[in-house]
Amino acid sequence: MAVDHAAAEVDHLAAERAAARFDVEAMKIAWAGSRHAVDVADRMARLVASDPVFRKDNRTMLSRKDLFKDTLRKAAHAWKRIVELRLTEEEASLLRQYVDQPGYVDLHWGMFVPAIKGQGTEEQQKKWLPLAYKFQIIGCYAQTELGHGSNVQGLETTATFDPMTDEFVIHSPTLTSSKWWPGGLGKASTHAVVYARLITEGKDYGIHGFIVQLRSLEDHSPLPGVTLGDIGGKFGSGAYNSMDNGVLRFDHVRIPRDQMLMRLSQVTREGKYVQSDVPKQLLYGTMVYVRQSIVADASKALSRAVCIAVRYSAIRKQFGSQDGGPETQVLNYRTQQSRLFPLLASAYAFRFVGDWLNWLYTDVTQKLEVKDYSTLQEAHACTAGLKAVTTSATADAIEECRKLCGGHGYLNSSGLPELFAVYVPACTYEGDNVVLLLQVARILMKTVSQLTSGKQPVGTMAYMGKVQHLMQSKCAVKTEAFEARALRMAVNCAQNIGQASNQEEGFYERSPDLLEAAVAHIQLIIVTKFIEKVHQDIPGHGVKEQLQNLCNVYALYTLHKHLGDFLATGSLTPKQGALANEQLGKLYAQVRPNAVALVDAFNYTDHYLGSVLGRYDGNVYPALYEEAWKDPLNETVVPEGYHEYLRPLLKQQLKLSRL
Ligand SMILES: CCCCCCCCCCCCCCCCCCCCCCC/C=C/C(=O)SCCNC(=O)CCNC(=O)[C@H](O)C(C)(C)COP(=O)(O)OP(=O)(O)OC[C@H]1O[C@@H](n2cnc3c(N)ncnc32)[C@H](O)[C@@H]1OP(=O)(O)O
Ligand SMILES: Cc1cc2nc3c(=O)[nH]c(=O)nc-3n(C[C@H](O)[C@H](O)[C@H](O)COP(=O)(O)OP(=O)(O)OC[C@H]3O[C@@H](n4cnc5c(N)ncnc54)[C@H](O)[C@@H]3O)c2cc1C
Repeated sequence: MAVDHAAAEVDHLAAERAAARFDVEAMKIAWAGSRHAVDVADRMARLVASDPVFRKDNRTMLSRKDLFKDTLRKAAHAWKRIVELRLTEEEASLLRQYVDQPGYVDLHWGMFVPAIKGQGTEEQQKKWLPLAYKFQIIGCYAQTELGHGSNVQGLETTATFDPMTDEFVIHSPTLTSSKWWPGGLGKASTHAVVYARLITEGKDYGIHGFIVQLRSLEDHSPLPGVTLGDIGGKFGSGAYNSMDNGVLRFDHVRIPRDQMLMRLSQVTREGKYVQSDVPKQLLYGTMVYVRQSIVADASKALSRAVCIAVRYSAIRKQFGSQDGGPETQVLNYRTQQSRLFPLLASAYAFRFVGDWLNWLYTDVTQKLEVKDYSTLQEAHACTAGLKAVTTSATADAIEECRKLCGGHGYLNSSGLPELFAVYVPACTYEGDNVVLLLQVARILMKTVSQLTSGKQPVGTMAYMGKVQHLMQSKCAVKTEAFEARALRMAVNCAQNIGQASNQEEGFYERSPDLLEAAVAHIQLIIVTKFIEKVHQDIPGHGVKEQLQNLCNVYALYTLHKHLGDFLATGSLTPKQGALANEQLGKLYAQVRPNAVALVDAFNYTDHYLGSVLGRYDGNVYPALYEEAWKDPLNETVVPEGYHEYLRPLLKQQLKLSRL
C-alpha cells in the first residue's frame, strides 16, 4: 500500500515538470548567471554530495562537542580537496556553500582576510596574507564586545602606544569590554583583527584595527595575558552551533607597532598619530563587503526554503472534491499560492538585486584604488539597506515555508527548522537591521535636504531629482508609484524633522517613520533591478515570460502588502490598489503550472536541500517514515528511564486502581 502511494507522489512531480511552459535548462542559466556558472555549481554540488565526510543528515542529533569536531573535520577535508584538486577561488567558495555548515573558515576568508586587504598597507598585506592563504594562521574578526555591538565608536578595548618599546598594549579595562561574539574566536583562531581605541601621547583617537596573535602556533594554548573561550550554545539544534563564537579578554598584551593596520592612519616610531588622505569610513569597509555577500546569500536561503515548500505542496493532498473524487494538491489552494508564490518571486528578485549589488561593490572597489571616493556613500546605503530588507524578508519567509508544509515542516527532517535557526541571526549580525535602515534613512534625509540647493542626486537616489514631478503626479501602477511612495515618505519625514527644535531630536522622534521610508526606498531598488533584468535579452523558450510574471508578482505583492503607504502618500488611488490585487490573483494562476519547474531551476541537489519534503523525486512519505526510525530515541524499543521513572509510576497507578 505504502509503495503504491509513493509511486503516485513521484508521478505527481513528473506531471508537474511536464506541464511547465518554459525551458528549465535555460532558466538555470538565467538564475546562475551563465552556462559556466551552472556547470561549476553542478560539479561542486555533486563533489560534496558524493563525499561521505560531508554527510549532514545526522547533524541535529549531534552533541555540541561532536558537532564542533564534525565542523573541524569537514573544514580540514574540504581544504584537502581544494588543494588536491587545485580548485579555483570560485570553485572553492561554491564547495564551501554546498558543505553548508557555518564554521571558522567563513570568518577567516570572509572577514579576517578582507580586513587585512582593506585596511592593511601593502607591506602588511605581503606579510600576513600568504600566511592566511595557506592556513598557516587562522584569523577572526573581533569587533563586537559584551557592552557594544551596533555602536562601534562605543567599544572599550584599548590599544595604548608605548614609545619605550615601540609596542601597543592591548587591554580589556572592563567586563563589558570583553570581545563577545566573534565567530571562530572561541576555539579555532590563532589570530584576530581586534578593533580597539587607539591611545597615543595621552590622546584617544578612536577605533582602529590591530592584528593580534591569540594562541600558540605550537600547541594552540592561549598566549600570556589572553583569556578566551566559547560563549555557549545558540538557538536551534545543529544550526549555528557548529560555529565557535567566542569571548576574549586582554590583560596588557603587547604587540609590535607594525601590527596596527596602517592603511587609513599610522602611528610613527615617536608615537605621532598621522591620518592618511583616505576617508575614515573605510574602517567599516569589511562590513560593506560582507553585507553585499549576505544579500547574495539571502536568495540562496530563500530559494532553498521555497524549493522545499513548492515541491511538497505539489505532493501533499488534503480534502477531496464534493463527490468523493481525488484529493486536491495543496498547491492548488489559492491561499497556498498567495502565501507561497510571492516568496518564489522574492527569491528571484533577491538573486538579481544581489548580482547588481556585487557589480556595484566591485565598481566601488575599483574606484577606491584610484582614490575616487564618490560612490562610497551609495555603496554603504545600498549594502546596509539591501542587507536589512532581504534578510528580514528571508527569515520571515523561511518560517512561512515551514507553516506552508504543515505539521511535517516542524520536523527536523524537513530541513526547515535548521535552515531558519541558521539564517535568523543574519537579521542581527553584520549590523542589526533597524540600525542599518536608520543609516539609510540618514542618507535619505541628507539627500532631501540637498534638493533645494539644486544638487542632483545620483545612482539609486537619482529618482529623487524628479521631485517636482513625483510630488504632484498621479502614478500608473508601475515603477513610478514606487518612486512617488519612497520620495513622498522621505520628504514627509524631512518636513517633520524640520519642525523639531533640533535635527537630532527630530530624527530620534521620527525614527519609526524613517525606518519605513528607508524600506520603501530599498524596495524601489529591488523592483527597479528586477525590471532592468527582465528588459535584458534572456534566451530560452518561455524564460523571459516567466521572469516577467515573477517580476510583476514581486512588485504587485509588495504594493499590496504596503498599500497603506501608497494610499497615505497619494501615490495610488484605492481603485488602483484594488486593481493591483485583482491582477495579482491572475498572475498566481500563471505561475501555478510552472511552480515546480521554477524551483527546479535553482538546481539544488538533495544533499544541499537536506529535506525529505523537498526531495527531487517527490518520494516524501517513505522517506519521512524511514527517517523517523533513525532518531536516537528509537535505538531501543523500551526507552532508557523506563525502569526508573515509568515502571514505578505505572505500578503505582495499578495499585491505586485495585484499591
Ligand atoms: C565547514 C566548512 C568547510 C568549508 C571549507 C572551505 C574552505 C575555504 C573556501 C573559501 C570560502 C569562502 C567563504 C566566504 C564566506 C563569507 C561569508 C561571511 C560570513 C558572514 C558571517 C557573519 C558573521 C558576523 C560578523 C559580524 O557581525 S562583524 C560585526 C558587525 N558589526 C556591525 O555591523 C556594527 C554595526 N554598526 C555600524 O556599522 C556603525 O557603528 C554605524 C554605521 C551604525 C554607526 O557608525 P558611527 O558611529 O561612526 O556613526 P555615523 O552614523 O555618524 O557614521 C559616520 C559616517 O560614516 C558613514 N558610514 C557608516 N558606516 C559606513 C560604511 N560601512 N561604509 C561607508 N560609510 C559608512 C555614515 O554614513 C556617516 O557618513 P557621513 O559622515 O557622511 O554622514
Ligand atoms: C551569530 C552571530 C555572529 C556574529 N559574529 C560576529 C563576528 O564574527 N564578529 C563580531 O565582531 N561580531 C559578531 N557578531 C555581533 C554582531 O555584529 C552584533 O550582535 C550586531 O552588530 C548587533 O549589535 P548588538 O548585539 O550590540 O545589538 P544592540 O545594538 O544591543 O541591539 C539591541 C536592540 O537595540 C536596537 N538598537 C540599537 N541601537 C539602536 C539605535 N541607534 N536606534 C534604534 N534602535 C537601536 C536594535 O534594533 C535591537 O533591537 C555576531 C552576532 C551574531 C548573532
